[in-house]
Amino acid sequence: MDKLTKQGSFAPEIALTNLTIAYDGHPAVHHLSGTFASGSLTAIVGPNGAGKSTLLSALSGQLKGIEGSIRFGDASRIDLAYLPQQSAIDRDFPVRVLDVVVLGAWKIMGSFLPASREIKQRATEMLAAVGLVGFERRFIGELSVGQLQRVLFARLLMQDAPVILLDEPFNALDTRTVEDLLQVVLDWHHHSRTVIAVLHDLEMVRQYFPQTLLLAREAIAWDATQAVLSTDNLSRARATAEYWDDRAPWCVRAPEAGGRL
Ligand SMILES: Nc1ncnc2c1ncn2[C@@H]1O[C@H](COP(=O)(O)OP(=O)(O)OP(=O)(O)O)[C@@H](O)[C@H]1O
Repeated sequence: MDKLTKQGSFAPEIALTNLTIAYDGHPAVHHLSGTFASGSLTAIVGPNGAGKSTLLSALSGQLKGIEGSIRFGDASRIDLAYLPQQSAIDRDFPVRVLDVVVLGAWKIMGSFLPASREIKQRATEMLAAVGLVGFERRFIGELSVGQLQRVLFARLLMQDAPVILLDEPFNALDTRTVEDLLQVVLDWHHHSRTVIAVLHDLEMVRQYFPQTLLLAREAIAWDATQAVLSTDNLSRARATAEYWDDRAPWCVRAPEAGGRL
């Protein structure tokens, strides 16, 4: 059953069926099936090169699978908010903080540019919600890594989407910023949005994320976090990673890990 967000838009369940994603015929994610329940909060974890960013990018619609499907309830596409890794953002681009946040509302604005006073006012409120009062006219190149991540979260808040995808949202941030932005994530969950985040901090995952997908190109486990992050599963994920061959043709499965570290 889909749950209603506070804003009245539905967060559909997201069903993956035999999803395979490849770059130039080489597998990055393969044979992945499972469901992100409506309103769930899920961490995607796994070794480097496990396909976590690739999966998120496919969920966002930026990459296409070569096999299988992604369904959002009854639809093949919906409005969702996607935060890529910060390294994907060109900080030299001469754009002011308020304009970055306003861009989160482009679907509402359509071609009615420049943004209305109401939209600018809302963007200012979103900046305040992430602790950036008075930052509106700064250029993004003048911000610290943590301040820029707060701006990008303000843009996500502005977008007000029922599904939110976050790729390593807390990477290289100080403790205070992590605490503040984690609270935004927990609020989204509290308001029944579906949130999926790629994370490396397993302690954070254990403490705050009820569901986890442990990925090593294929799903090692996808269930309640406590069950997924067992010693055995983590060993299997690591062992699977050791067998990876980036040039392998797709559908060659890794041999059984046998509990190796
Ligand atoms: N644009 C690309 N072109 C070709 N291969 C790619 C591309 N992006 C990723 N890959 C490959 O796909 C595989 C999965 O990469 P991906 O970035 O999804 O892993 P990840 O789990 O997010 O890793 P990390 O934890 O290091 O960020 C890797 O072998 C990577 O080299």
